[in-house]
Amino acid sequence: MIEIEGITKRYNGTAVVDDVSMVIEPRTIAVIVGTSGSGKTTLLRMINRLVEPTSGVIRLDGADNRSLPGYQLRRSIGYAIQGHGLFPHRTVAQNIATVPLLLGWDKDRIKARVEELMMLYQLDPQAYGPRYPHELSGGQQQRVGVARALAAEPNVLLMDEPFGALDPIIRTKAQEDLLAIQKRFGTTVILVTHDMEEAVHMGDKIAVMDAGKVLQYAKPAEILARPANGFVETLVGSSERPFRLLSLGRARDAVEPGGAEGEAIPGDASQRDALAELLWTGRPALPVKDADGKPLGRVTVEGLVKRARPA
Ligand SMILES: Nc1ncnc2c1ncn2[C@@H]1O[C@H](COP(=O)(O)OP(=O)(O)OP(=O)(O)O)[C@@H](O)[C@H]1O
Repeated sequence: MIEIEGITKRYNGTAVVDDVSMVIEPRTIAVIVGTSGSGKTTLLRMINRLVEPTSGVIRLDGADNRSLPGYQLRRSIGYAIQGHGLFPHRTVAQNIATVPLLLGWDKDRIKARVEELMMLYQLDPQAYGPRYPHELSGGQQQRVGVARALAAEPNVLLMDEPFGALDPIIRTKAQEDLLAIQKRFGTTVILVTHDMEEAVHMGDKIAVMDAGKVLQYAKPAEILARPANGFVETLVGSSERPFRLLSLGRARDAVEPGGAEGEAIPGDASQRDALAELLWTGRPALPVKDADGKPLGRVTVEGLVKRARPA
């Protein structure tokens, strides 16, 4: 668990992070979203003490993050940034091995871990391990950056716009990979982005920042349905809110009794995709089936539109 309590950072008398308090539950993803200059990166970097706060406390599993020297603290916290920050003169394998080496892991353990992570990220260790970062595509470099951040099995992973430079298709894949890996290792992730779509997709909770303050810290559905003020509402994009709300729900949770004509949509599809399918094909209802092809009922335009309306 990460407890941020009354944290403030001032530069030349100006608070760029202003009395922020929030709790991040273990094994969840908290997304910090906000406009440029709102203090997201500064807040993130106070967790691993790349930035020292002016006042306030941050506790990791109950321990003040100042109870260790900064460099030691940072070995226990993964950190992945936009542009990946890979060491250009070290191979992919050496990059991933950085923190385990600093921690004094023995050679075999490091080799096994590097190979495990490369396999996980679909990079053949034989082919890619000896390469240098400039010999990889942007998407591959990004995966190596995250693999390096995860190498020493940290409980906490800090990510600063890690998908910012990726094209939309690779970006979606990178997001899915992160969700899968976060589930598998039970990592607590704090992710900074300025992309609300990404925040809604990835976050168990979202913190919306403006001018150093956290204006709202809540589950995505809550932020979409009940933005705390006009700023949050604008950031969420009022015209897209209904669709974002629907993208959070699964078709199986919107089924109504009865059947419908035509090809069925899987229960795991998002309600947004179900509505899009209905509108594109001009049908009033779609059958829904589970993974085994068993019919679950149907979704209707009317039913989905009702769900898109905030309570
Ligand atoms: N070392 C520093 N000295 C002085 N001011 C700084 C320093 N670091 C950051 N700032 C200022 O603090 C404010 C918040 O910066 P921060 O990088 O945290 O914002 P951000 O929300 O991450 O922005 P972006 O999305 O553009 O990266 C900005 O106005 C920035 O200019």
